[in-house]
Amino acid sequence: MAVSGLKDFRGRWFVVKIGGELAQDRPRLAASVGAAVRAFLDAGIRVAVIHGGGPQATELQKKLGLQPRMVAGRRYTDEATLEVMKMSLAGQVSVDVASAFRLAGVPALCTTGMSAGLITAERRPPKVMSGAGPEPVDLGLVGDVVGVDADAFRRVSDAGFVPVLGSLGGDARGQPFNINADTVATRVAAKLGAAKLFLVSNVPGVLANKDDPSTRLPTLTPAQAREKIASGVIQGGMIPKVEESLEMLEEGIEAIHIVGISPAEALLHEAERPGSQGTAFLRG
Ligand SMILES: Nc1ncnc2c1ncn2[C@@H]1O[C@H](COP(=O)(O)OP(=O)(O)O)[C@@H](O)[C@H]1O
Ligand SMILES: CC(=O)N[C@@H](CCC(=O)OP(=O)(O)O)C(=O)O
Repeated sequence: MAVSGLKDFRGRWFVVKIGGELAQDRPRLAASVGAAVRAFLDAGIRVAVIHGGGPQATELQKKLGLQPRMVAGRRYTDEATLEVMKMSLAGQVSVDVASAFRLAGVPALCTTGMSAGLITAERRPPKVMSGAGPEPVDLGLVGDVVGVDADAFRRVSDAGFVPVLGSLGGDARGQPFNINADTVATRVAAKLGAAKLFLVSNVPGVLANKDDPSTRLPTLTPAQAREKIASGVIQGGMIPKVEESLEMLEEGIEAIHIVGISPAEALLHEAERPGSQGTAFLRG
């Protein structure tokens, strides 16, 4: 299915981030994100996908008798937690996303940012984090993205595949780190000079009232978004998503869209008409 509204983006990159929760319903993921990615490819757009797996990792930690510890939306990651992240991101979620894309006819090559140095990361030094008190927080084996191999992404795309990465990255010595998937997606999109980044989540966009999906804000400028964080309209998991988006908008991504999968066409329609189905951040 070729979509005419997308033809301006031929040859450009779109980056799509899938929250882990969405991978739990494969037919639904195929009919929404899968169908949209297929349409992007048919329009000659290069696509890279980053996925998370937060809920799956939490469930596995509990099954193994480990206590998940989240600090301001990030997971404290010791050695045992890192093992869980490997199992869920590179195992369960990777295969579930691969099967959804298979169903949608998308040639997805699913791996993690560890592969071939696609995502280089280093251990995050202790940092004061908004929402976590005045003391610096040491998150353990959590990484900051320090490099994205854009040329490797291009070669995978040139070979006819869609690179799909779980949010692990590593250093040159092969040490893996757990990284928030929104962080990986924003960094990849900036490095690829993406025309669009889609953060696909379980909410239809940024909401004026977080408990009422009918209060979606179609567009936000950086100044408006900062005001919504300061006034408490944007809370919890939405804060890092928006903060990182704003930072990367300044680094060269042209537009960032926070969008859901209900209706199934939401992502595709949002790509064609910014603000029609999600929240579009446009450079100020
Ligand atoms: N103003 C807001 N608009 C939309 N969602 C919000 C808002 N404030 C807080 N949230 C919360 O942010 C969550 C999305 O972030 P998160 O759970 O981290 O998503 P993901 O796992 O897809 O990365 C929503 O489920 C919602 O509970
Ligand atoms: C450091 C950190 O918090 N990493 C995340 C990585 C997975 C993720 O981001 O998954 P979602 O997109 O489903 O939230 C975590 O451990 O949950």
